[in-house]
Formats: sequence, C-alpha cells, structure tokens
Amino acid sequence: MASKNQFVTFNNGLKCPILGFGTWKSKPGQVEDAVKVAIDAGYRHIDCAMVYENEKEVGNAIKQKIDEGVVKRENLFITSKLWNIFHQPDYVETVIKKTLSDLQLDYLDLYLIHWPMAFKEGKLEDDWFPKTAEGVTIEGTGSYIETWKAMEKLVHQGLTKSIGISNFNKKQTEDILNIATVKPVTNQVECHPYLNQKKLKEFSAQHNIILTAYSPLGSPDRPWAKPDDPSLLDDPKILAIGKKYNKSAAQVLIKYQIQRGIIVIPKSVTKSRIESNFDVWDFTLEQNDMLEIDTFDCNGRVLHLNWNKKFKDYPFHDEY
Ligand SMILES: NC(=O)C1=CN([C@@H]2O[C@H](COP(=O)(O)OP(=O)(O)OC[C@H]3O[C@@H](n4cnc5c(N)ncnc54)[C@H](OP(=O)(O)O)[C@@H]3O)[C@@H](O)[C@H]2O)C=CC1
Ligand SMILES: CC(=O)C(C)=O
Repeated sequence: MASKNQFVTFNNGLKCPILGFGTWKSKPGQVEDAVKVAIDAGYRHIDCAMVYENEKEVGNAIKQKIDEGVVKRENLFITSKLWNIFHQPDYVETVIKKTLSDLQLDYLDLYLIHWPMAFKEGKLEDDWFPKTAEGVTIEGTGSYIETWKAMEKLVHQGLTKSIGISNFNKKQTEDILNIATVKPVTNQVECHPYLNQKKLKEFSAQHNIILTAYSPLGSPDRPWAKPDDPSLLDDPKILAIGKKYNKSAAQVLIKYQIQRGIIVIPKSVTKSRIESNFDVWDFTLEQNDMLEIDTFDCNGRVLHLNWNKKFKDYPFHDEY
C-alpha cells in the first residue's frame, strides 16, 4: 500500500520518510497496537531504542503488518540506538544483534549512538543505569570516537544501512567528522519551537547531516514533567496558528519541522492522535507563520538529563 509521506535524502544517497513514529514511554502492553495503528495510518518510519525496553513488541507489530501484506520490509525505515553502557567497541555488534533479534529484522535502516556520554560499561544482562550506593549514575571511560569506528563496521557487515548520532553537540559532531570514513547521516536531537536548534541545524547542513527532531510536541509525558512547566500543545500562539488552518497544535508542531526539512518523530499510543499526527499533508504553513514560530525559541530544553552534567561528554554545556 502506498503511503503519503515526504522523504529526505541522506548524504549516503538513502532516503528516509520525514515523518516517523516515536516509541519512548510506550508501554509493552500498548506499543504493539500503537505501531500497528501507525503502519495502517501510513507511517513507514519507526524510531526505537533498546533502552525503551519495548523492541520485542515493536517487532511483533512490524512482523504482523509485513505478514498481512500491509507493508514490505524494504518500504519501512527502522531506527534503533546504542545505549550508554554499551560504548565498548568490541561489544557494539553484540548489542545491535540483540536489537535485530528483538525487532525480528535482518538489518536496521539507521543505528544511532544514543548519547555521546558513556555510562559505566556493562553487558546486556547488567543494570542499564549503573549507580553508586547514593543513587548517582556512574560515568564510563569510553570514547565516542572509538565507538564510532565500531559503528562503521556495522554498515560494512550489512547490519544497518546508515549510522548516525543523537544528542551530540557541534564540537562532538566535529570530532566524529574528523575521523569518520562513514559519515553520520543524522543527529537526532530535541527540537521544537521552544528549542528550535537553528544554529545546530545550520552547522549540520554545512556537513550534509540532517537533523531529526525528537520530543517535537514537548514530551508532555516525560517522567520529570511538572504541572507548571510550559506546555507547547497548550500554547495559545500555536493554537491560534492551528485555528487559521483548521489544524491542531500537534499538527502545526509536526508541519513546522517538515517545512524546515527536519525529520520528525512524534510519539503517541492513542489511535486518534496517531492518525491525526499523520494527517499533515493537506496544508502548508505560510512563511510569516513559520517566522513567527521561529521567534518562540527560549532555550526551552526539556530533556536536559542534567543529573549527568559532570560527565566529560555531557553535551549541553556548549551553546549548541
Ligand atoms: N534520541 C533521544 O535521546 C530521544 C529520542 N526520542 C524519540 O522521540 C520520540 C518523540 O518524543 P517524546 O519525548 O516521546 O515526546 P513527544 O513530543 O512526541 O510527545 C509525546 C506525548 O504527546 C502526546 N501526544 C501525541 N500526540 C498528541 C496529540 N495529537 N495531541 C495531544 N497530545 C499528543 C502523547 O500522548 P499519548 O501517547 O498518551 O497519546 C505523549 O504524551 C520518542 O518517543 C522517541 O522515539 C525522545 C526523547 C529522547
Ligand atoms: C528518551 C531517551 O531516548 C533518552 C532519555 O535517552
């Protein structure tokens, strides 16, 4: 079945659907149905990660939709991510193979280093959030440079078509570009009107790296959200723009990224929202509305993970 979508073309020539589907916080009991609804609605790009602890259920949904003939594997774009305790170069292949087994796939379309910072190195069966007795996450000794070299091997082995980075700042991206024989195709970062990543986007474009916007709706279900935190989905200025096009705030937030050429991966486990978030192809935000949304930037990062801010590779001390 053909799906409405637009595609971006990566620096390796491969294409990626610009609107994808997020799966963080989607519980194992919900995510299988959510992914099935998403594929039926037309999504062909699913964003996964081992640390979301739901890849088996995502894999069940993908398999069912392939078996039903709704979609072919080659028309899906599946991303996963290497978690922070697995940066040891000689362990990276074991970890991607576990993800592939859980997702019931032979290859990924995209594999990302989830964060530049390493946690204390461990194995699959270890605690993925190693902590001291006082509850403080323990830093690892790894270097993302060495991890990147191991990521490159995965491409040569056919385990993933493309590789990329996530939560890397400009300097960390430059470090990778300085040694890469296989370039990162994307940097997946928090991106929405309160943190529009204008400078990182411009820097990345100079190196043919396309940004992927995570938490594009402001991640209202993030575990540390407080009732008084600003809410993008309830922002009167976003709602007013939506009203003009007869579209919801979520649809405006998604279309904003698509019109900037940024890949966008909203998450939902609610059928009506999954469907309406994909119903964004019949309107175009006018230039003056795009420019107005650009002015909402207030360095409003919600996924700061600042409990790790003393780690040497914590990415968010730099301006971008
Ligand atoms: N690389 C990284 O480090 C990170 C990657 N990600 C990826 O990005 C994806 C998206 O980011 P995420 O942080 O989940 O947050 P989002 O910004 O996508 O927001 C998800 C929340 O918005 C709600 N929602 C979805 N659609 C609507 C709608 N139309 N109207 C009202 N509420 C809506 C969802 O509710 P409900 O589900 O109940 O419908 C959920 O509470 C993640 O799921 C993950 O795949 C996210 C964070 C970090
Ligand atoms: C959600 C996510 O990808 C984190 C916290 O790394």
